[in-house]
Order: sequence, then structure tokens, then C-alpha cells
Amino acid sequence: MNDVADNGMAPQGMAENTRCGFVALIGAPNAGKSTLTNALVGTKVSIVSHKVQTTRSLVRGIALEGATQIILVDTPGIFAPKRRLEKAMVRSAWSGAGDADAVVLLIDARVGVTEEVAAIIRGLIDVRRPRAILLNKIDLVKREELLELAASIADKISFDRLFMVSALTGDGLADLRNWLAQTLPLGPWLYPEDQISDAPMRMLASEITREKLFHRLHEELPYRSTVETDSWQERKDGSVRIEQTIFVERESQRKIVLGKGGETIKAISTGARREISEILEQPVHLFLFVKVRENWADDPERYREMGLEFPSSD
Ligand SMILES: Nc1nc2c(ncn2[C@@H]2O[C@H](COP(=O)(O)OP(=O)(O)OP(=O)(O)O)[C@@H](O)[C@H]2O)c(=O)[nH]1
Repeated sequence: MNDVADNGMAPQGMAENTRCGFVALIGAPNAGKSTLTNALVGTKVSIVSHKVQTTRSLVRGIALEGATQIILVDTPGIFAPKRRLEKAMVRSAWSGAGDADAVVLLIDARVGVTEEVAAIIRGLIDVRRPRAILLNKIDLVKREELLELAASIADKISFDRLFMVSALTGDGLADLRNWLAQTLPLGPWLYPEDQISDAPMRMLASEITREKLFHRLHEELPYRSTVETDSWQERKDGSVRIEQTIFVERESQRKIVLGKGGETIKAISTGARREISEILEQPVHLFLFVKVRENWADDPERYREMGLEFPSSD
């Protein structure tokens, strides 16, 4: 993973004492991986949502701590895979862990070690990398309960460090930063100093629209939709024109996305346009199309566009 040619960028950071490395964030859906990435990087690079399993792609954030460049790989939630798409997500998450220079397992301290978390811990035992356990959301949990939880985890897995943090309030994050800064390998920075994420803007824009779609439709359209950015045109007046397609599986779902008199799609479009415009700091013209594509979830092409490997069997 630590391969400069892969991201097409020249090594940066001239000093001999610089450090740089990839950190895989692992955790059950909703543990707070996106919130943590944003907190460490200091800006919204990864989409935060109340709905579980919204992070499908490897979205990286890049944080700096002293002379260390910390490249965060925000893995998709690891959970018991049922469908083909879910299997691809899980595979991608584990391969991220194996390649990384350090692994951070986030556990929602309020929820504790569920069967799902126990399965993740079992999967991690063979990953020979410096690893830290992060008990997150400590702002919601009593201290005695935290200590009990920490002890029960220590019985199950050995780890280099255990941190108690709140990704939301920032509590405890300084210790984590320090540990990462010391643990990652010596080497030149792989990214320019001002680069916070190499997630292509197109993908980020698709994620933003998908987030609005989820917020708007809740349970009506569970995970059987995807968004792609088809075109991206910078215009002379300083604005950008973006065209995106929302793929659904059935005509009935298309009608739900459009809403009565196009109301729903209009609201999704307005919300997404505002947010993309804020991030880009330039005016955005967003055009959304809704297309029915049966079985898009079984189409290898859709996986490539999401940066996932197509699983060969069920
Ligand atoms: N109170 C509290 N809430 C938190 C904290 N960290 C995350 N959350 C909330 O937990 C929810 C899930 O956080 P995310 O960052 O989206 O979780 P995730 O692990 O990236 O989720 P997936 O993308 O589904 O894998 C959001 O509502 C966050 O605001 C924390 O430290 N304290």
C-alpha cells in the first residue's frame, strides 16, 4: 500500500526524520470511524451518518502530527456479510487492515463487545501490525463501565495500546495522535502538506448525494441504490456543473426517489448542491438523473467504480 507510484504523487517532506504510514480504521458499523477521521484530519472528508453501513469505499483522510503524516484508511464497516456487495465490502476492509502500517479498532463503548465485535477481534488476531483499541463515545458511558469493558477486551486480544476517546468531543485524541506519530515508519511524506484527502472529489460528491438520499428516504430505499458522478465541468464563471445518476433497482423505487411532482429529488438535489458547494468553495450546478438498472448490485462495473473488488462467488 505504501507505494508512491500507486497514487501518482512525488514524495514530499524533505527532512530525514519524517514519518509516514497508513492506518486502517476497523470497527462495526456506526462505531464512529467517519467521525474519528474527520476529527483527526480537521475537516469533513468522510460522510457521517446515523444510518449504518453508509461508507462503501475506502475514503482516506490525511492528518499531520509533528513530522508524521498519518494516512487514514476509513474502511467500510465490517459485519457478517450476506449479499455479494456486502462480501466485497468486508473483503476490502480486511485487505486494508493487512496492508496498513498500523491498525486501530474502534469499539462503541456504549454498545461494548457484541458478537459482531468479537468476530472482528478474531479476524484481527492474525494481522501482524501495531494495533490499538479505541473505546469511542466515552462521553456517553460511566467510567466504571469503561474500565470493565477494557478489562474484558484485554482477555480477548493483545494490543499495543488502549485509548478511551470521544471522536465527537475530541477527548483523548491527543494521546492517539501521539502514538500514531511515534508508531508509523520513518520515511518521506507521500502527499503534499496541504492535502487532506485523496478521495477524488467526484466520489466525495457522489457520497454526499447518497447521504442526502438516505436521510430523506430512511427505510423506504434500504441500500439498494447507488450514486455515480457522470460529468464534472469547471466553467469560466468559476462555477462547476456536475451531473450525477442515482441507480435504483425497480421502477417503484424510481418513483419514490422522484417523489410527488419531483419534490423528493428536488430536496435531495438542493441539499447535496449546498454541501458540495461549501466544500469546493465555489458555486455548483447539480443535475440529478434517476435510472432503473435491475441487479446493479451484481454488476462488476459498479464495483470498480466504488473501488471494490467484485467477489467471484456467493
Ligand atoms: N456521543 C458520541 N457520538 C459519536 C461519537 N463518535 C461518533 N458518534 C456518532 O455515532 C454515529 C456514527 O458515527 P460514524 O462516524 O458515521 O460511524 P462509522 O463507524 O463511520 O459508520 P459506518 O460508515 O456505518 O461504518 C454518528 O451519529 C456520530 O455522530 C462520540 O465520540 N460520541
